[in-house]
Amino acid sequence: MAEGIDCVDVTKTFGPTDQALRQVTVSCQAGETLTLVGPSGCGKTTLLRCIAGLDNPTGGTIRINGRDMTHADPQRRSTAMVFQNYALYPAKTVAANIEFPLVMSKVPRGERTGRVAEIARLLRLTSHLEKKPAQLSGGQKQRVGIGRALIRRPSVLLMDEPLSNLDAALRVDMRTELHELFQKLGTTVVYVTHDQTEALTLGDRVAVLNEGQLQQQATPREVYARPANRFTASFLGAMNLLDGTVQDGYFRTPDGSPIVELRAPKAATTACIGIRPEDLRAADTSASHPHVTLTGRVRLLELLGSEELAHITLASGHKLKARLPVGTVTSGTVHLSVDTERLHLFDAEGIRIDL
Ligand SMILES: Nc1ncnc2c1ncn2[C@@H]1O[C@H](COP(=O)(O)OP(=O)(O)OP(=O)(O)O)[C@@H](O)[C@H]1O
Repeated sequence: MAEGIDCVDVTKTFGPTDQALRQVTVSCQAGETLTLVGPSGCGKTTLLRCIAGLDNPTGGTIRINGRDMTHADPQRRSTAMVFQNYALYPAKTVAANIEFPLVMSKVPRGERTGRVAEIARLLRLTSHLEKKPAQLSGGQKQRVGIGRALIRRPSVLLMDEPLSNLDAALRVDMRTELHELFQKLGTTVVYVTHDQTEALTLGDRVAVLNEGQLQQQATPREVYARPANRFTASFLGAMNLLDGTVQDGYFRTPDGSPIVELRAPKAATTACIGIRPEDLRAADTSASHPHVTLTGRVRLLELLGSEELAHITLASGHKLKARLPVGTVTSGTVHLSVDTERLHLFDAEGIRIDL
């Protein structure tokens, strides 16, 4: 049975000063996949280890299926962890590696064999069961690691960067496989990654961490479309961030020239406007919907395939990137527009202001 997880105000301090987690509150519903994403050192692994019971939080509460498990032994939590380095036994066969947790918990041999066969079918390892880990590819080894975690039928699967040791092409394949696997299993999964694509494609919801603090927890769509702050905006997906001020209903450059008319806020404040590169398009003078037009000079055109990434300097001196169909712009002066509803505005502290 899948179980939900609630972390409330979880704090973890290593030594007198190193605060790995600062009052982090996140939840993962039963059967849901939650991705924990953020830069190196932001506290992702520490939070996962606290959920697994491998680390003890300094403060706060961790509930699994409604029960307080903050300081409970790992064995009582019905969680299983998959590590980034697979940690397989090199001398044991694939079957023996997968079976090992059942041997430790003294499950009878007949039942063990059946369960290994079942997991091997699920993970497409049936024809590899008698091989040793050294005879497997990276993706197969990772599947064995996952099999060993799943064999105990945990209700919560905790995964710490499981794909980070694989090459780029294999990562993409394994990402698709994991996505299918999570849907088939219906298990609650907490998945740590620093890879934004993995976070957005695998998570039913995403929790973004930075410097031990939760920045936002929402669906991938929501985090991308309405990032709660400047950090989330630039960490998940590219975003042009243009610093300036908001005054008299206009977003202005530091020299006071108006760039964009805004409905809010009225009071003068330093601010930053955000535009995703794919939200810019060639200026359409006949467009009737509210939009702003920006004029600049193309510095560089990078071919991405069917699209180009144009590096542009605006008259105000701001630099931005626009993702456009090939041939939309050439070198020289360009006029681009963006729908006002696609603009993001952040205040002096980097917090989103709704337009
Ligand atoms: N056992 C420990 N002793 C002391 N400090 C620790 C320990 N484990 C983690 N830290 C510190 O806690 C902070 C968060 O580390 P953590 O491993 O959770 O980050 P992370 O986001 O998982 O990083 P990465 O993506 O690089 O694995 C870091 O500053 C790290 O140095």
